[in-house]
Amino acid sequence: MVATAAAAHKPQQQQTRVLIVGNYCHDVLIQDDTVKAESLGGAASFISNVVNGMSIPCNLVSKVGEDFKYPVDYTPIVIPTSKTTVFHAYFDLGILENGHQDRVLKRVCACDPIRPSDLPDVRSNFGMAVGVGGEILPETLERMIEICDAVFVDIQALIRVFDSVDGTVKLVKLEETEFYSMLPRIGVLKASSEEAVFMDVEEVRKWCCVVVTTGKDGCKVYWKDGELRISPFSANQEDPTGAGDSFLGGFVAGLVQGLAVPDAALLGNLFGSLTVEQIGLPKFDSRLLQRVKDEVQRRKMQCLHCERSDNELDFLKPVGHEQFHASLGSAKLIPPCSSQARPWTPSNSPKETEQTPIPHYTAQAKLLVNSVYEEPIQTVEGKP
Ligand SMILES: Nc1ncnc2c1ncn2[C@@H]1O[C@H](COP(=O)(O)OP(=O)(O)OP(=O)(O)O)[C@@H](O)[C@H]1O
Ligand SMILES: O[C@H]1[C@H](O)[C@@H](O)[C@H](O)[C@@H](O)[C@H]1O
Repeated sequence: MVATAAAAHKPQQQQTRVLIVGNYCHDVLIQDDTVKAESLGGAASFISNVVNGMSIPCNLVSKVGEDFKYPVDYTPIVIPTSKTTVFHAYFDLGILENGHQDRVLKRVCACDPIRPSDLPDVRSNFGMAVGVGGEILPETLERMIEICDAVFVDIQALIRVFDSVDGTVKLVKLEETEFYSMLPRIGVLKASSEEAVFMDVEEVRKWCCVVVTTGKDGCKVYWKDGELRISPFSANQEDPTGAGDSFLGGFVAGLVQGLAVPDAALLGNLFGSLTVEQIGLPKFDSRLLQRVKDEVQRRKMQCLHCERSDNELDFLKPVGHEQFHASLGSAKLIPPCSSQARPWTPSNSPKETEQTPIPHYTAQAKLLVNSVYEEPIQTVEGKP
């Protein structure tokens, strides 16, 4: 399944819609000094799980060691001299004051960074820079900006640093990183509310769209002229791991299919809520996925008739947004399919060669980078 020659594993040399860049990792969930679960991790795995579940073809660039132990659909580059990235998530060390259980993360092994030469030579419509262990280098993000119409970045790829003794994940201010000057050239920056305090949202929203996820409260979208809160879906939380990743997968899946930003963010909230209900990488029920796809198609048809006289409207809630929320919410309630229908897993997902007609995706990608932020941006040393 995995092979060693990096060059042979460049994604297929053809135009692709979604390019996901970030290392797979091994996740170990620990509570009371006991290993509660081990799972395939890494934002790339959670995101491709959602994007594939929505039948959207994508490419994925990831590096692992020869010890990589999970079956995956997108062959990673195997680095013989390196081990797979490993995170230990301690759930008992991270009880917050408000009682919300969060985790303390330690990166106990780090695979090699992803370099510009690891990326495909062809253009993609949507690029996703979604590193977890410091594998996205500034030059890698630069290259993604060159080869993608719009780049979506998870701030965890940019601001994480790792304790030199035990690998504990710490965060640094975004403006202190080399990535800060690239903000005017990215489409969307996604952060959790804990990460958002490491940037000046009021400043960053001048340069790119900012999405802050707020756990059970859903998310908030900021752009230069406005902001919107997007309603959550209820969930029985089992494990918060990957909720933000699945959110980003759902958000991009919505945009690829031509939904307006607020409707796409609802799809993000839906997949975030589905993810917290399972431990590790979630398995989505195939009936639920079909219903969600149907609702998205219906919503697209509805919105074709919506007036969109300027770009601003793509950020404002289109008529029927609340109804779309309700429809997605009821999709969550349908009972799981019977045992003869297989739940969706990475191994029965669509391949790049399966073509699903997806209109509007280029327009949406261009909207995010070219139209909303069309004024030339002045740069001062080290700042946008
Ligand atoms: N308890 C919950 N109930 C319903 N939805 C949730 C819950 N927790 C998370 N979500 C959904 O998932 C999204 C992402 O969650 P969150 O803000 O916790 O991200 P995160 O901290 O980046 O997660 P992680 O780092 O574990 O991937 C939220 O915006 C929300 O839509
Ligand atoms: O698998 C998880 C997941 O991708 C999380 O979003 C990330 O914060 C962790 O580092 C990773 O181990």
